[in-house]
Amino acid sequence: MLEAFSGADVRAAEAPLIDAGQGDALMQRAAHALFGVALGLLREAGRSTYGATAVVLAGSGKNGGDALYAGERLLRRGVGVTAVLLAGNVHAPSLDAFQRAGGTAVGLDDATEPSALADHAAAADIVIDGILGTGASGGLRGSALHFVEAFHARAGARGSRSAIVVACDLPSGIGVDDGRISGAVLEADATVTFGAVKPGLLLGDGAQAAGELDVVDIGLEMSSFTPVVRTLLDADVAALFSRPTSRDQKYTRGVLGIAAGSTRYPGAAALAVGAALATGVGMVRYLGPESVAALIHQHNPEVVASTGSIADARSQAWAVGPGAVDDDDQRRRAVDALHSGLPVVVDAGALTELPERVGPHVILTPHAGELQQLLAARGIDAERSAIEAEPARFALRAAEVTGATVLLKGFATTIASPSGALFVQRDATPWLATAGSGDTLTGIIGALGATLAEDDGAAKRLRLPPEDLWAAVAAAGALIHGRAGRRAARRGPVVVSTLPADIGAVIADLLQEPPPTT
Ligand SMILES: NC(=O)C1=CN([C@@H]2O[C@H](COP(=O)(O)OP(=O)(O)OC[C@H]3O[C@@H](n4cnc5c(N)ncnc54)[C@H](OP(=O)(O)O)[C@@H]3O)[C@@H](O)[C@H]2O)[C@@H](O)CC1
Ligand SMILES: Nc1ncnc2c1ncn2[C@@H]1O[C@H](COP(=O)(O)OP(=O)(O)O)[C@@H](O)[C@H]1O
Ligand SMILES: [K+]
Repeated sequence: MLEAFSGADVRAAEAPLIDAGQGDALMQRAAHALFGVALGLLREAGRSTYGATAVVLAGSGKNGGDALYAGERLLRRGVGVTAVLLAGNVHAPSLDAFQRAGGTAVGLDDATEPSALADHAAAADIVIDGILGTGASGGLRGSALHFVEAFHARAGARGSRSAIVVACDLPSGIGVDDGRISGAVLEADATVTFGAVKPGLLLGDGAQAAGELDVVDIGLEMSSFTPVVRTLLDADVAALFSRPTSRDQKYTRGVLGIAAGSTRYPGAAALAVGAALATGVGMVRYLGPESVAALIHQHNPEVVASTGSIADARSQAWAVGPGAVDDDDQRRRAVDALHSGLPVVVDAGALTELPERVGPHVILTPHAGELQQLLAARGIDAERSAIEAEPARFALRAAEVTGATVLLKGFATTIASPSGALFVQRDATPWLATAGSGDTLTGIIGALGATLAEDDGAAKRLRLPPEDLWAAVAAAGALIHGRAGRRAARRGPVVVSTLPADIGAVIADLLQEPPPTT
């Protein structure tokens, strides 16, 4: 599990090592890792190191020191490195080392026009951003701000520029603890972060700016600190996942009831059902119109369908809402499922049926627009753009006021437990932003919920308190969904109805078992 700790906690963990005289050793470890990633990226881009050009951007703190020491190592590999000093008082020992290795350092103060240096950086093979680290307060200012703006104007945006940007510890200009960006930020292709992930690298705009994350162990002891944000990794999902045993039969594996779809939107139900089956459950019971059940049966004849009520369809968990629009029967089923006491995944049309207060076993899966409505219904006004800029803050607020687990969809999936625990998953690809994608996410989480509903050891397997189990289940669903989307995208634009094949393959990979033969 990736655990992100606040900048203050990382600095507190670092303090005893610095007091013991290991400050320079820590910096060398950080620099070495940064250098390794920079080298790897150059090679990946097909550029030979000898004769390549690099620009190190160094601010006044230790972040600049890390970057200069990495620059020193690049120089020794034959890379031509220039350092742009964006403060008068950069870390002296690293600057010395950099210059002794043959590096050129150029100062840039508030009065200097940055255009020539920005041109040089834009034309470089690689740029190392060591302007600001965990010591940053507020957005970039002064010469650092001018330089980054000039660099953007010349190099273009990430994706179109030719220079590879590697952030040292974090992209300069993001809020260390909240990922907020005020003003300019140097969007990185990759971020090499030291000791522990910082929350700003997983949250909101900061997550966008960070690019690929590389976490480097430099020997910090974080076990006495509480993580602010967590991200599940493959091993966590594998540990959480409920595998069938020889003693199981279909009912003990878990039955998922799905009340989704309507005559107007039948497809949403088919998508949720297909995804749930691919995730693995003992049985899917479908409740809804006969015409929708007929569509489901064309693809999945194993589904047990009825037009009855929640009380008559014994299940371990429910998934309600996708495509359930203008249908009173589906609305009633959503309400009944919400009062059943069982785990319920609540999406789309069912979000408006939420009672005043529920428990964490109720997992809401809104996108930003739906969350806006949900909050507005509780007297909390927030612009959609504000929710998108600070997903963690608003997901936590929604969890607090409803008592539910809240999964907020988007580029990063943000999951808030009413306990205050926060998970962020960044496994998806923007190719998943297509109609019907959310319906499959509902099916996946529903299936995980049904198979884990009666598993008392599930939270313990992830060393989480029991009240945070449902947030972890939602996060695991987001990981499987995102991974399946990436796998599907290898064939081209994602067609959601074909996602179940990828879901099955992703789970087989996670569990390191061969996919079931069909
Ligand atoms: N944790 C670890 O174990 C290890 C950490 N390591 C590294 O140390 C880094 C933290 O170093 P740090 O404490 O020196 O802070 P850092 O961000 O480099 O500089 C802060 C200075 O920048 C300035 N400044 C502030 N805000 C600004 C703004 N908005 N715009 C412009 N300037 C601004 C301000 O200077 P002032 O303006 O006050 O003169 C302030 O003093 C950490 O990220 C990691 O890379 C590694 O070496 C290995 C082990
Ligand atoms: N830019 C993006 N990058 C990655 N994933 C995204 C992006 N935008 C949306 N998604 C994912 O796509 C899915 C869209 O769900 P949703 O908005 O409910 O669509 P629908 O209602 O059409 O099924 C969510 O899982 C969301 O996290
Ligand atoms: K940085």
